[in-house]
Order: sequence, then structure tokens, then C-alpha cells
Amino acid sequence: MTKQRHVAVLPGDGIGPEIVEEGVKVMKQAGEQFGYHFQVDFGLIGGSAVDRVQNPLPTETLQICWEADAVLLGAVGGPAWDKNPPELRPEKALLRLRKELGLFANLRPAKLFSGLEQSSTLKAEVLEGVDLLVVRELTGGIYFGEKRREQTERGEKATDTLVYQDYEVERILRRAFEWARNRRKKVTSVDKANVLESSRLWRQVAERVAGEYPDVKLDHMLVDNCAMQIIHRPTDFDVIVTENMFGDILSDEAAILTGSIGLLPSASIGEGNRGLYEPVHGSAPGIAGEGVANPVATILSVAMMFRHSFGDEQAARAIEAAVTCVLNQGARTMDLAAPGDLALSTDQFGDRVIEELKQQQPDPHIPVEAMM
Ligand SMILES: NC(=O)C1=CN([C@@H]2O[C@H](COP(=O)(O)OP(=O)(O)OC[C@H]3O[C@@H](n4cnc5c(N)ncnc54)[C@H](O)[C@@H]3O)[C@@H](O)[C@H]2O)C=CC1
Ligand SMILES: CC(C)CC(=O)C(=O)O
Ligand SMILES: [Mg+2]
Repeated sequence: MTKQRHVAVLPGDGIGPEIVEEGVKVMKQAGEQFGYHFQVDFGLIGGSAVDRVQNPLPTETLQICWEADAVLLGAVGGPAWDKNPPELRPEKALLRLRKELGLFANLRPAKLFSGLEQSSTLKAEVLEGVDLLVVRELTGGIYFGEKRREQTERGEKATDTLVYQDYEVERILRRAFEWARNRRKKVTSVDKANVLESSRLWRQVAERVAGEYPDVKLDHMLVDNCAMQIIHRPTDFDVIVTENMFGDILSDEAAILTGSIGLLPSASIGEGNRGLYEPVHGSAPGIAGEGVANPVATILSVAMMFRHSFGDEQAARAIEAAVTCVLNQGARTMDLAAPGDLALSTDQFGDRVIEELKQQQPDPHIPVEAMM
């Protein structure tokens, strides 16, 4: 029986439309092979929405996201909108969308594809076996705290506030422990508890939640040390769980382990099955419109959509296997190409993934219903 799914697609700004086009192609191909019929609704978001309708998150966009089973997003932002007032800033729209949909858990896996050791600036022996998952709290912390600008006697003053409530910490910690159970059973909780009160609460809650998961090992690490250890001993990490801003920064850093930020996908989920799927990277304005962006992060985000929103591990793995095959054949986009290599364009790479996906057979050993 054909499965009906409703997907909201928000290409956004910069390279967003180019990479999302490849993601949608792969989603439709996987849908054909694995028995889906998609209703796809496109929506405006970010700077392009400001330009068109003077609103970075139009009501119609929010509406199609609410009605959808999953949202696929490219990226938002760029220099054209950097000086906009807060209500017209593209990045604010993305923060608001995540909050409105209640997507508090952001999964950012960083895994080394074999053959890409040479693409990283780090030594191959440091990278061998890298496979970590950053679980980032997504709807709290300093990105959402009260912001203020004031004139004082000594000039202008700006304030950002970092607030966490224990329930917000508890629910993300619980997710991290659940996911660690299906991996190598190790959680590193990252904070700045030597300085921040919110981090002291975070650590306290982490200890409490850990008591419910005796099979999973919990370590605490200060964020400055973690930033170093990620590139020094990356294979020591399994699941890293941390607050919003630390997770944002550490996941970009983790991209260096894999060879390019153009490879890192993400899934943002909440209490239900609806999720938002987007690459970890931004709108890369410097290469926008040239057809050279790496579409892998977006394509792998589509795999995460099948896994987390549709509960379809078989389709997810087929997409991941197709990407692996294409990379194993030596195909590279500009960000991964060695000097002298012929780099494929964004759509050529997407086409190669489609061809490999067509060769993938459902694996009868994988349960169709994914572990959520
Ligand atoms: N989720 C989102 O929509 C995000 C949006 N942004 C926004 O994006 C804009 C640019 O931000 P940046 O700090 O430059 O970060 P960025 O991630 O857009 O780019 C950083 C570097 O990585 C390269 N890069 C990124 N994605 C790539 C891909 N798929 N293939 C090949 N190379 C790629 C870029 O060319 C650049 O050299 C800003 O307006 C920022 O606010 C930044 C991060 C996340
Ligand atoms: C709102 C986004 C621009 C923040 C970010 O960099 C991210 O989520 O990766
Ligand atoms: Mg970021």
C-alpha cells in the first residue's frame, strides 16, 4: 500500500535552493522505490521571504509546516539582510520555526566516510573510526533569552540572557541517553559548570537522569576542553549532549573530522514524529548560484527524515548507502576535491546519488519500523 506523506520544503537563501533541489530529487526517488506518495508544498523563509513579502517567516509557511509530516529546509541568511532590524532577520525566522514546532532535540551526526580521510586537514590515524552524534538542545539557552540594547553613560550596552529550566535540560538529556543506548553507550555532557549557573543546573540534571540509564556511561566535560578533544581524540566520543550555542559551535567543528561541512546533516525533533531536516551548514553566500555546493548534507538530512519522521530505516539506509557508493567511486564536489581532481557540480553529484539509489534493494534484515 502506498504511504501518503506531506512534506514542506523551504529552500531559503544562498545555496539553499540548489542543495534542496537535490534533496527533493532523492526524496522522490526513494519514495518511488519504498512505496510513498508525497504531497510537496514549497514555502518562503529567510531573506528571500523578506524580499518577497517583507516577512522572514510568513504565516503561510508556518501553516504548511504545521500541516506537514516533515519539513526539509536549505539555509537562511546572507550579507544582504545582515543589517535588517531584528524582526526582518532571516536567522530569527529559523529560530522561531524551530520553537513554534517544539523541536527541542537537534541531532547532528558526524561520521567519517571511508576514502575521505585525505579530505580532512587532520591525520588519518586520528580520524579512523570517527562516528559521533552531537545532541544539541535547540529551543532554549542564549539564542532565546531576553535581548536588550541600552544607552548608558559610557556608551551603548547590549545584553543577551542564557536561561535553562530543569525540564528543558531533562528532556534533552533523556533523548541523549536513549540514543546512546543504541550506539556505544557513552554520553559526554558538555557544559561550562566552572563559570555558568545554567551549566551547574545542567550537570545536576544530567547526574539525576543518568541514574535511570545504568547501562550508559556518563562523563562531564567543560566546553573549552571539548573543543580541543574533538580534534585531538575524536574517537573517544560517542554521544555529546550540550546546550544550544555550544552544540551549534561544536558541530561545525566536528565537520572538520569528516572533511567538509557540506557533509553534515541534521534532524530536529520534538515530542511527536514531525521533524525539521536541514544541513548543519549555512547559506554559504560566497558560492551561491554557482552550482558547486555539496548537496550531501541535505541528501543525508532526507535520509534522517525517512528514519525519524516516517519510521523507515530501510529507505534511510538505502539513501546513506547510495551516498557512500558515490563517494567510494571517487566522486567529489569542489569542497572535497584534491588539487587537480575534476569536481562534480551540485546537480551532477545529486544525479549520481539517484543512479546508485536505484541499485539499492530493501535489506530484509532491517526492520521497516525504525527505532525512533
Ligand atoms: N541553518 C542555517 O540556515 C544557518 C544559516 N547561517 C547563515 O548563513 C550565512 C553564512 O554563514 P557562514 O558563517 O559563512 O557559514 P556557512 O556554513 O554558510 O559557510 C561556512 C563555509 O563553508 C562553506 N560551505 C558551507 N556549506 C557548504 C556546502 N554545502 N558545500 C560547500 N561548501 C560549503 C562556505 O562556502 C563557507 O566557506 C550567514 O548569514 C549565517 O547567519 C549559518 C549557519 C546556519
Ligand atoms: C539560527 C541559525 C543561523 C543558527 C545556526 O548556526 C545553526 O542552527 O546551525
Ligand atoms: Mg550553526
